[in-house]
Amino acid sequence: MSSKQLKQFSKDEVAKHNQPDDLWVIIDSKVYDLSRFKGLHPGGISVLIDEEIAGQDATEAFYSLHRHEVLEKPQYQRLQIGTIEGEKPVIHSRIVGELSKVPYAEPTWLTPGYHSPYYSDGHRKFQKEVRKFFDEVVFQDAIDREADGKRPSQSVIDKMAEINMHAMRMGPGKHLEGRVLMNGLVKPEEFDYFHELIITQEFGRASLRGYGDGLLGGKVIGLPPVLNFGSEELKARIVPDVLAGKKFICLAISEAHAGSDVMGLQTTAVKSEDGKEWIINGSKKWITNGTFADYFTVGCKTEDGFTVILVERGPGVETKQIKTSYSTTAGTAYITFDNVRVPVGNTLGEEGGGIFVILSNFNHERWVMCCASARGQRSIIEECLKWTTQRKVFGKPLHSQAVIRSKLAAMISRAESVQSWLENITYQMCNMTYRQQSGKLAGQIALLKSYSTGCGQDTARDAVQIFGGRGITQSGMGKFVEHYHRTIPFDALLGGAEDVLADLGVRQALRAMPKNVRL
Ligand code: HEM
Repeated sequence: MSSKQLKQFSKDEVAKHNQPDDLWVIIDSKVYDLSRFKGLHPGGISVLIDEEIAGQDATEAFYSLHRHEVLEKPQYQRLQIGTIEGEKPVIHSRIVGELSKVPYAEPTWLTPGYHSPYYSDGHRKFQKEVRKFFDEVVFQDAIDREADGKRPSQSVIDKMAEINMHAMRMGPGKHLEGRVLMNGLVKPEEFDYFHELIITQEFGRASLRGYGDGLLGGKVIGLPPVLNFGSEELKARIVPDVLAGKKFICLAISEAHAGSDVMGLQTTAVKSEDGKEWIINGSKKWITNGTFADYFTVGCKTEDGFTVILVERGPGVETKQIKTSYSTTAGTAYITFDNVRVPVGNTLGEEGGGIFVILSNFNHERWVMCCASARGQRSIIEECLKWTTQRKVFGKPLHSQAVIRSKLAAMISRAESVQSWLENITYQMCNMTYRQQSGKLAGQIALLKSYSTGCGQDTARDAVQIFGGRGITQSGMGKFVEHYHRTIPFDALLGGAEDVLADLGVRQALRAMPKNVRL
């Protein structure tokens, strides 16, 4: 209803409509007529005709039980018949492009009055535009696709391509040369790892994990081996279409037989008699974006050991959806290769040198995961701070309980420490060559990844305790907490399991121990 048609009522006038067939309520100074809706109300009739609700200001009761988005649905907006005279609504939903004012909902560098040594004015302008883009173009698609399980809409992927978002998500590098980034906001040579961090964290705000991976997460890990190890001919043929969002690529390493143990993989590649082609046989499992990928960066057992080969979808390649605990929008696949013939020119790196190809990718891949994990935790803190403020228990907000505040303290400390360590590492990355990063940061990034996803799991558990039954319910107040708690194991597994990474970090440190130190 437009504001012109809305009538103004006094509270006394509203109070007269307190009968089942004449049932009005006030929520945030808006007057709703629930007389006909009451029979359809998912929470039942009795709660609405309660004498403390019918004809009364039900704002507190409403926000104790519903997310604000309920009132924004067109079918419910229609129930509004007026407003209370002299009052104005104060509660509003997410405003496109705006920063949250909830404490700790944004990292320090985005919180007014705080400072950071890492971000320039250019980064700040960039963040504003990325957030606006995400809110306007991506957010609704994330909600819709997460619900229907289809892959992210091509229209979103096309709009991302227009601003070269697919290329920027690959991080700084040659692939940005000659491209207009974010409508010219940042020059390709200025684009650094903080820009990339901003993109990953802004896109992580939706807290919809399956969609996050569906939005070409496979490309982020599957394309670097092509960019770094593919022949010029192969790159010219593959990369432009992938970065334009016209073709999709994924990384196909893990199998039912083996995962991190890449030497235990059983997919084989043998040369054809004329030596011009690879003939590939085997299967791959849990391959993100595999169901809709056109290209597969495949780890194969070859005569010389382990080799990475780019396979194009064609005869002999089959992909099947795997249903995991997050949405099928990620396109997680089981893939079979049945006598698939691939030109030898599709080899990425040296024959038998596949382990180097894969390892060289790991640092960046894990760092991207840390960026997303740090942001995911912050979204959950925002949910918990809002909930514990609006939820009343024993007549007081939930946060009046010391045990609840203690959980909030732990969540905040974890998220802030992850972000601070992440920004430090990112700064090091900006000032190191790729080779230096491999030497000096592999251990740090592995430890951060392990720490960050461990923090995420603790925060998920605490958040469920705070939300109670709602934290395990897929709709309503706790829906994001439920989603986070259900999908957090992905963060803790992908790119290396927590214990393995923590151990890697310590082994790297031990390797650097000076020989001449003693207690
Ligand atoms: C414009 C007014 C209202 C609308 C459009 C509305 C709509 C809904 C919807 C869609 C749900 C399903 C749960 C969800 O998706 O969040 C729900 C649940 C519920 N509503 Fe309402 N409602 C309204 C007012 C009220 C009021 C005033 C009360 C009074 C206390 C109330 C009590 C409940 C209860 C108890 C539930 C079940 C909550 C749960 O399962 O956790 N509703 N309502």
